[in-house]
Amino acid sequence: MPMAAASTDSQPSARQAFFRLPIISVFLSCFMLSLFPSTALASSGVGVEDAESRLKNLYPEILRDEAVARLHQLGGVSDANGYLERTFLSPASVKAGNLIREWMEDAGLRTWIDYLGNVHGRVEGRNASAEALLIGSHLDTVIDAGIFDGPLGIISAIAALKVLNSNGKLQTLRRPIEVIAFSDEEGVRFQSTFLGSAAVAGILPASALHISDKSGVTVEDVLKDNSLDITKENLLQVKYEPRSVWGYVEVHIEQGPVLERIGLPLGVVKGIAGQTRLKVTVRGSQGHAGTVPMSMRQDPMAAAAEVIVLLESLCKHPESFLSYDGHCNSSSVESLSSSLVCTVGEIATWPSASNVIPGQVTFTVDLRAIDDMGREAVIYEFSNQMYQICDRRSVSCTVERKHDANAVLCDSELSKLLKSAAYSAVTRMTGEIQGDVPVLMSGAGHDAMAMSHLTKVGMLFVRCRGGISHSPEEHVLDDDVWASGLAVLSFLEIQL
Ligand SMILES: NC(=O)NC(N)C(=O)O
Ligand SMILES: [Mn+2]
Ligand SMILES: [Mn+2]
Repeated sequence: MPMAAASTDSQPSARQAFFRLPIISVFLSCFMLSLFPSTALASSGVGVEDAESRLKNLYPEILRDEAVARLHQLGGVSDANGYLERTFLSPASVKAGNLIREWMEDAGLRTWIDYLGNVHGRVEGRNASAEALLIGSHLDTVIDAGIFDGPLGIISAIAALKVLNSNGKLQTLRRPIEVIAFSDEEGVRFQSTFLGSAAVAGILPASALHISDKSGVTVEDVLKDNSLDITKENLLQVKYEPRSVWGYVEVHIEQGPVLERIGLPLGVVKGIAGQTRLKVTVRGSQGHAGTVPMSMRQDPMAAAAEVIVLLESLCKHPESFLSYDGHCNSSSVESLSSSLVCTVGEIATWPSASNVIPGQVTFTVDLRAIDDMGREAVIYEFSNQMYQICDRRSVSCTVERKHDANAVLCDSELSKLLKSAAYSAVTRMTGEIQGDVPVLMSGAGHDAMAMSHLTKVGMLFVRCRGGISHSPEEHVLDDDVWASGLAVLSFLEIQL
């Protein structure tokens, strides 16, 4: 099924962008020369490598051409006609999982699917009992999604391992390496994100199996319908022992405009904002649109509208309510203000007819901030002011917390290694010494958040066009897909 994702590369090519970098400092050059002597030598003009053999060592057929083709192929695996949608264990998700499994096997990995529908591909390397490096991302999507959010991290990891396999180096890795394609990160179907990675990390409560989707189907039902025999005991089996894991790495599109603005394909993630999802239900008095006088209405739609605008204003100006009670100092208010974002993305009304005053309106709230206490303070203030609005309008309001994940800081050692790997990849591609690899915060959530409960985590971001994501307009240059695969390869080469 053809998906709407654009495939034309309208950005300047990665190579052009690299050449426009400012001159780097002498200190940085010396530092990086000691890290990557051979590439630095080649790029400084001493012992210039022949362009053809250099290109061959960059494995463009696997890391770029095949990876890009696979991204597009996966982008065509959808439950919807004409747009991309793959929610937790939907038929398209199952198909996508099987495709990924085939690609893992093609890279020489041993594969299996766990009780939560996560797809695993593993190589033991030289020492099967050493702590494993896990590399992952998710195979589910939002509705009307782009093709890179999730799959890029899975496919670039598989591609890098395929290169090692084709060079006969896969079995010589110092520790087991495992790629995991997580079954649910977006949380579109059950509103509870990270079902797959939380189970692997051992933080998914058995009660999550009873969460139901809009049609009343539970997580447990879906798993059983897909022949995954989930029970309380089997859920525990999905969990990894912390001592068996060395760390978790995730490559993901940035979903923001920073790398594009800087003109670099890769960045290292410093941390991930915390997030909360709420469901607000407003109940009023259902009635006839033509006969109930305005003064006698208890209209949940108008109340919901006022509450939504309240949320927007609180999140635009948290300083207006956080500073006056003396609990927050100015720097924490400032840091909250700069990262706080709130969204109402889904609204439903009953009975939803143009000539009926609704009886009930429900809407979602998605709230993110770097500062966990600040996020709580916003939720507290929002609930208080919401109840005042609801009282004044004589409607009843309830708030349910559907999902919470605290902010996560990436591990500094892993980040250093990823930074070196990103630097090495870009240097290898351009033959030029590069500027420092940017360090970014992530406003978007990632499986790394759940995995941080199991092990240290590190993330790499990949530039995307216009910073656009969660849209069919989402786009990553072919050369940037290549850079991300090469960065994973460079990172894995440290494990040889
Ligand atoms: N990276 C992402 O798009 N992740 C999410 N599911 C999010 O809501 O941030
Ligand atoms: Mn997403
Ligand atoms: Mn994602």
